Amino acid sequence: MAEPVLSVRGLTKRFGALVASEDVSLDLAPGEIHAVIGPNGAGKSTLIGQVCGTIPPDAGTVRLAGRDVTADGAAARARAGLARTFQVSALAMEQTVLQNAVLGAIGAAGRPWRLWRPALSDRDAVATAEAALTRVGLSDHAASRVADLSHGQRRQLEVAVALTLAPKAFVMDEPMAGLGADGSRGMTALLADLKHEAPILLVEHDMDAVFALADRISVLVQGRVIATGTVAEIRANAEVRAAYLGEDA
Ligand SMILES: Nc1ncnc2c1ncn2[C@@H]1O[C@H](COP(=O)(O)OP(=O)(O)OP(=O)(O)O)[C@@H](O)[C@H]1O
Repeated sequence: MAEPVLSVRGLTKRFGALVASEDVSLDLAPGEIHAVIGPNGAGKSTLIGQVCGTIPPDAGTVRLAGRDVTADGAAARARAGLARTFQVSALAMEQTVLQNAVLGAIGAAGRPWRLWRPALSDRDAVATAEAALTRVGLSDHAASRVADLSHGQRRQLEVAVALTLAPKAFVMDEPMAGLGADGSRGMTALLADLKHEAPILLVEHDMDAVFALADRISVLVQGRVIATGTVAEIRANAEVRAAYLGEDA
C-alpha cells in the first residue's frame, strides 16, 4: 500500500477507570475514505480528538504525512494540513458564507487578521475561498448570512472551510448528521469526489452513506478496533454483526 497520509499507532486514552481508546491503530491511505463506525460511546469522538490534537493521548502516536505530530496542538495540526469538520457547526452564524470561507483561508495561510473588511481585501484568501465555495456548490450563496442557510448548506460550508486549508487529510465528524435524503445524497457525492484531493477519515452513523463511500471501515467497540476491512468484509464479519450491525446489515 502507498505510504499512509495519516497513521495512528497504539492510541490509548483513559478517563478514570474507563478506557475510551485501547491501543487503537489505523491508517489513512492516499485517495481513500476510511470510515470509523461503532455504537454510541464506543470512543469515536475520543479518537477524533486525539487525531486532531484536542485530546492528549495517554499513549500512542499520530503521524501526518510522515511526521510525528503527537505533541502538536490542534492549530498546528490544522496548519500542517489536517482539516477537521465538526459534528456541531463551528461557523460564524452572523457573517456571510464568503467571510467564513475567507477566514478559513487566511488562517490556513497563517496570516494574522483583525477586522472583517481587511480580511475580504486579502485577494489570495478570497480567491481560495471562492474556489472552495464553487467546489462544494455554494458559490451562489457567497453573500448569504450563514444564519440564513439550510442545515445542509451549512454542512457544505464546513467542508468548504476545511478545503481552504489545502488539506493533506480530512477528518469528518458525522457530515451526514441532520441531512435529509437529498442532502445525504449530495454530501455523499461531494465526499466521493473530495477523497481524490485528500483522503477522508470519516466518523459517521449513517450506514447507507458509509457503505456507499468507504474504501475501508474500522469498527470500534468499547474503545477497541474489533475489525478493519472493506465494506464486504465488515458486512460479513460475525463479530461486527453481533456487536453492532445486527443481522439485517
Ligand atoms: N471527558 C470525558 N470524561 C470522562 N469520560 C468521557 C469523556 N469523554 C468521553 N468519555 C467517555 O468515553 C467513552 C467514549 O466516548 P466517545 O464520546 O468518544 O464515544 P462515541 O463513540 O463518540 O459516542 P457517540 O457515538 O455517542 O458520539 C464514553 O463512555 C464516554 O462517556
